[in-house]
Amino acid sequence: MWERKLHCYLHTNNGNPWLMFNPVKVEELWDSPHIVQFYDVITSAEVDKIKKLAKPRLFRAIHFEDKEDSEVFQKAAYRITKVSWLNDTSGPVIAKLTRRISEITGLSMNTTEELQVANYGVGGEYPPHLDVASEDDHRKRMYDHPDGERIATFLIYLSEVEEGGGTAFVRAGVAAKPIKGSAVFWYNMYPSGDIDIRTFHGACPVIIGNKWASNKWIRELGESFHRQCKLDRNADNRIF
Ligand SMILES: O=C(O)CCC(=O)C(=O)O
Ligand SMILES: [Fe+2]
Repeated sequence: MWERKLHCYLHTNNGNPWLMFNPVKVEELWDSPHIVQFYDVITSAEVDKIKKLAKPRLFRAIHFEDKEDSEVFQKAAYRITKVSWLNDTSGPVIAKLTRRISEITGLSMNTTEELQVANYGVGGEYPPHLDVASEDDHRKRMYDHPDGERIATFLIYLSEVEEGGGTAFVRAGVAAKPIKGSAVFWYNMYPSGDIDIRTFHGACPVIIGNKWASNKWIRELGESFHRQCKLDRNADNRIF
């Protein structure tokens, strides 16, 4: 049995004024790759508002299919979930959440994606994957994006799940529990810019209940001045 030195903290993000009087509870789930879970990042009332905004816009998750003769978006057979996308103008609750994610992570929100809200019914799942495209896809320039890659993921649970529905980091060997109002956070890329394949993860099937989760993906470009480069090419990720 491995022993890891994992801790729980009250997180102020180095004395961020917004967090000094209201620090965020954080639990380290794993140390390398560094994966943490923040608690009570969003209230129940805010969750209700987000679901209300998301519900009429939910559609079956799709993925990009790059075939010899066609490039099309198709329903993802492997990703059994409905999603919708909300931006900061969709409602004040979304803009406030975006700001809070910035305070907690210390990252800029200038090059983030819209908030993705996902709803998984019984049997809903998302098999293990990376949130970034593979090195191979990049070599083929398949998923190039003007804001760069998804440097980090902030995954918020908008519900509990009676049975199943955790997020399993299958290479690290650790899983996060869907606890309503909490958020799992990790870097998908090393400080060097290399992809951290140890972040391979998936949404376990929902066995009993109904799962709501929300992704805020943070892209590289806006973080040029927010995420320290390291002198060591092989430096590991640390969130704090
Ligand atoms: O819902 C989860 O637990 C994980 C979802 C996920 O990994 C994704 O949407 O990329
Ligand atoms: Fe993911």
